[in-house]
Amino acid sequence: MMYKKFEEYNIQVTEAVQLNYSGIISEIGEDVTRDGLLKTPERAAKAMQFLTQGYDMDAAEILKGAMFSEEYNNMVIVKDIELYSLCEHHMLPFFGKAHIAYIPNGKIVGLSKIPRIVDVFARRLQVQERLTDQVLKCIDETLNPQGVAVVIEASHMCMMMRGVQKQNSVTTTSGFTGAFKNQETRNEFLKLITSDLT
Ligand SMILES: Nc1nc2c(ncn2[C@@H]2O[C@H](COP(=O)(O)OP(=O)(O)OP(=O)(O)O)[C@@H](O)[C@H]2O)c(=O)[nH]1
Ligand SMILES: [Zn+2]
Repeated sequence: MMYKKFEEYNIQVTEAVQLNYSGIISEIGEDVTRDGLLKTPERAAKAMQFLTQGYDMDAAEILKGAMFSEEYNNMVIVKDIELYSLCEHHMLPFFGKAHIAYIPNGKIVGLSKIPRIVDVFARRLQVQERLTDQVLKCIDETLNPQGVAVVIEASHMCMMMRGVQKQNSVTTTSGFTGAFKNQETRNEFLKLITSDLT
């Protein structure tokens, strides 16, 4: 299956979700018929489809679309990949950065595909831990490299705007496979993602 690009909103989904948003807006005491809110259920329904488009995408296929034979045996790092996701507990955004590295094993991958697969998994209802694991596993199983490292740093709106209301806490999750289980290799990666080199 070729991966699906998000080009069109599904009309049936838009209509069904729109109806539900309309109910939510009324239930919170607003007037869905006032000018500024008239198109809001539809806009929100489309926004929600955009933010969850990852369900219809196949991350492995995206990687497979640009894998090239190359004898490069050093670390490849793509850092500071911005990400936006929705926490599955409150459906509020969490956002931050992903830092990803791999050490090739005969094959390299088109660089843009790494942020693309981050988006595929981020555009779903998520927890940061599972997002980290899914990105890690996808690269590991599809590219079969010597090792993969993923670090995600994110702020959760559900901890900022409500609940515990902490504005500056950042959650870090990480995962390492293969060569990155080696402390020296892992430290080299961690040093490079925290340096100002690039
Ligand atoms: N582990 C993990 N927890 C998350 C993530 N996003 C949100 N949460 C947490 O999910 C938990 C849900 O806990 P509940 O006690 O059921 O929800 P709640 O009453 O709204 O909790 P508070 O946020 O503490 O007010 C909260 O502690 C959130 O901070 C995530 O990506 N990973
Ligand atoms: Zn939450």
